[in-house]
Amino acid sequence: MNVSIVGSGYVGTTVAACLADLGHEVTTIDIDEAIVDAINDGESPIHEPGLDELVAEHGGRRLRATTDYDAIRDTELTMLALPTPSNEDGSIDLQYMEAGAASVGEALADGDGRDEPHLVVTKSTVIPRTTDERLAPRIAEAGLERGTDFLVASNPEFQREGTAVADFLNPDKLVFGADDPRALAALGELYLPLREAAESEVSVVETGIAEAEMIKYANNTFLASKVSLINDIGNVCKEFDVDAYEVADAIGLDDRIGERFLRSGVGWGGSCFPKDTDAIIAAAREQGYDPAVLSAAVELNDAQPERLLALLDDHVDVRGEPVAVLGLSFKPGTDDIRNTRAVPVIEGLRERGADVVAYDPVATENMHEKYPDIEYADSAADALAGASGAIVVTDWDEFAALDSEFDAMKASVVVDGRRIVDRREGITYEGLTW
Ligand SMILES: NC(=O)c1ccc[n+]([C@@H]2O[C@H](COP(=O)([O-])OP(=O)(O)OC[C@H]3O[C@@H](n4cnc5c(N)ncnc54)[C@H](O)[C@@H]3O)[C@@H](O)[C@H]2O)c1
Ligand SMILES: O=c1ccn([C@@H]2O[C@H](COP(=O)(O)OP(=O)(O)O[C@H]3O[C@H](CO)[C@@H](O)[C@H](O)[C@H]3O)[C@@H](O)[C@H]2O)c(=O)[nH]1
Repeated sequence: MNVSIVGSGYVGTTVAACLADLGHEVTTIDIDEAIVDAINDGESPIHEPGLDELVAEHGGRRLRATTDYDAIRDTELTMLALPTPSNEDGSIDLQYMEAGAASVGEALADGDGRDEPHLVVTKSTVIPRTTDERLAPRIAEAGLERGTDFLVASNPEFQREGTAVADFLNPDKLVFGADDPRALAALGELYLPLREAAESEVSVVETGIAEAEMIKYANNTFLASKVSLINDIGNVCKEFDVDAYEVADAIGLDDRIGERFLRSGVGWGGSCFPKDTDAIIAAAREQGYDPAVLSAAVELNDAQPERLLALLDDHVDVRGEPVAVLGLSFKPGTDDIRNTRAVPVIEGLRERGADVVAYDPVATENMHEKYPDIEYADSAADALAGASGAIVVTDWDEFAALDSEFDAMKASVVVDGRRIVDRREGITYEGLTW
């Protein structure tokens, strides 16, 4: 198929490169010329395992990039993979989606040269009814008629950062939200090569557009709440000197609970869980319903970094003392620091008058832009040398191998927010929930 994808960020680039690899002709459209040039030169604009190879192979060939929306006219299906950030009150900011939809409508105003209506698919995470009530009208503004000139559908994305390519190519499920059989047929054709190439049978959920939009929020908020629940249980465990990880391993054996997303600690961050949880809470409240469990999940998540700092306070007064912060990205495998738990930890240390010495294998540059005035070490060993305490924020594998490096600390107090450092003799070790 000939497809276009509007927005070439984490999702748009991954989806575009994978679809090109599966045999489709793909054009990505972005307002950022540097991104467009990179893709056409065969270079991935983002850091994601496996993506460099795909963009190198297809960039400038079956995968082309442009800033010109008119390219849509040469395609039969357009996906919107634009940002959906939060407004200050947590509600969803739809300005990029609405602008993109309007540009798609203008580009399609002269037709795409086919008799069939052009299918516009919402890939971004949006509040239920956004595609119907906010995006379809923007597309139609150019004088187009829904059903005749264009169709809309929702196809939310479930990939994770750090494993995005593998997740996209082997999804747990595909969700097709549509109200027209022609839209469903086009989505079926688009994903057929993926289903044929996938390592195991892929479930396809055919549903309404608003249901598909809600499935994405239910998925993310369920997982975020699962982590908050195990954190809540973990905090109780800590009070009784019980190891929350042994408890989690056991309850995970119950199929009804499942073993994944039971790692308790300093909480969830990233570009999705925090903003999506806030957005669906804000949207529900606007409808007059206050989702109590989701609100509690956010509240608990916000409190975990302070609990971690309180454990350090129990052992050492950090005023005027160097404190190592190990890990800055929101999870291992990425340099993304959006909503990382490292931020409240660094803020808390600065409020206490500590001298922060931060280390991360890949996210230092990004954090330096946010905090140019803290010290950055080149290795975990350098960060620990002379420190009066260490706080572990991200579960990078290399922290599991730390050992004699702790001997060079001034006071060997290690507070672990991710259960990655081993207890050993000679250090005062505190796990957040164990
Ligand atoms: N990041 C993830 O892992 C992930 C996973 C699943 C779903 N999502 C959802 O996918 C959506 C996109 O997220 P992302 O992380 O890829 O965002 P991103 O910020 O990485 O990328 C968005 C891209 O859109 C471009 N853009 C902005 N306005 C534009 C316009 N008017 N026309 C053309 N291009 C424009 C930007 O230059 C940028 O390259 C969001 O709704 C997000 O919640 C993200
Ligand atoms: O047991 C766990 C699992 C995760 N986390 C934290 O949860 C956050 C999110 O992790 P993860 O879900 O692995 O990464 P994301 O890339 O944010 O992916 C989520 O957000 C994406 C964007 O919507 C979705 O597509 C994915 O399905 C969804 O998992 C990170 O801070 C993790 O440290 C924990 O604290 N404990």
